[in-house]
Amino acid sequence: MNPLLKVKGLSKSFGEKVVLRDISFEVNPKDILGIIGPNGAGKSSLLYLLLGIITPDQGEILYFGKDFFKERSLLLEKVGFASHYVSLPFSLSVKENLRIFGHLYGVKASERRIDELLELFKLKEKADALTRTLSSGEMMRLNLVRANLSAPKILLLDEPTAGLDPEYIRYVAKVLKDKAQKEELAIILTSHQLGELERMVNKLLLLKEGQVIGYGSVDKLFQRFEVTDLEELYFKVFGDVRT
Ligand SMILES: Nc1ncnc2c1ncn2[C@@H]1O[C@H](COP(=O)(O)OP(=O)(O)OP(=O)(O)O)[C@@H](O)[C@H]1O
Repeated sequence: MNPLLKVKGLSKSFGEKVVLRDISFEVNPKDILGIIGPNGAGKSSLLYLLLGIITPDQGEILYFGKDFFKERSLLLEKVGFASHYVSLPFSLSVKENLRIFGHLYGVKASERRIDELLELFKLKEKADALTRTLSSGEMMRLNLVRANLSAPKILLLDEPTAGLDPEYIRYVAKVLKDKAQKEELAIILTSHQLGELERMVNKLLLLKEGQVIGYGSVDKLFQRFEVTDLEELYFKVFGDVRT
């Protein structure tokens, strides 16, 4: 069976600046892949390439075995995206935003699905609130609801726990992990919250200055770098450049 997503030899530069060089990895159902690396390593740029927001200079992206560049709109119907810096129209209520998003993107999001997802991400009480009144953590959870509306097979999440308090970080991580298992999704996420990431992911992609310096199962990477947890791995691999 084809992987849900396979990336081969992806490279991207902005002018002289090489942002990503020869990136390859794949994800299968139930995989949760964590992309980690310092600020500016290229994590968000990689997600933008996977969404078609920017175009690679080289390389291949295959969703469900199909060439992303030939069938982009069709393939993106099965991909959900959430990020802490995406905001939704402020003058609409939470529910109006979700209905409009559904219409705009041709997502068959029934009222029931919207209600279920609002319940799951603990936003039911905010359904009729104006989006401008949401806290940053609530906005992040609304973005997660939106990303899940189309019942995607792959979720791309850029720092999905940014802005959440510790209790919600733990809760959202559990929800995402359960979803990956039950709905056989693949999730690819970036995060700087190493403790929570370690509880969620089964695979890691270590990015440094646009290059992969480690990729594979968490266990294998821990063995290879002779570490026992993700924080130790992080500092061993990326160094403590600021001291
Ligand atoms: N449109 C662009 N033009 C020029 N340089 C860019 C552009 N977008 C990103 N970059 C540069 O590419 C590099 C990678 O940026 P990116 O946002 O992907 O990093 P990141 O790993 O997500 O960082 P962070 O942890 O801070 O979110 C940075 O040096 C950034 O300045």
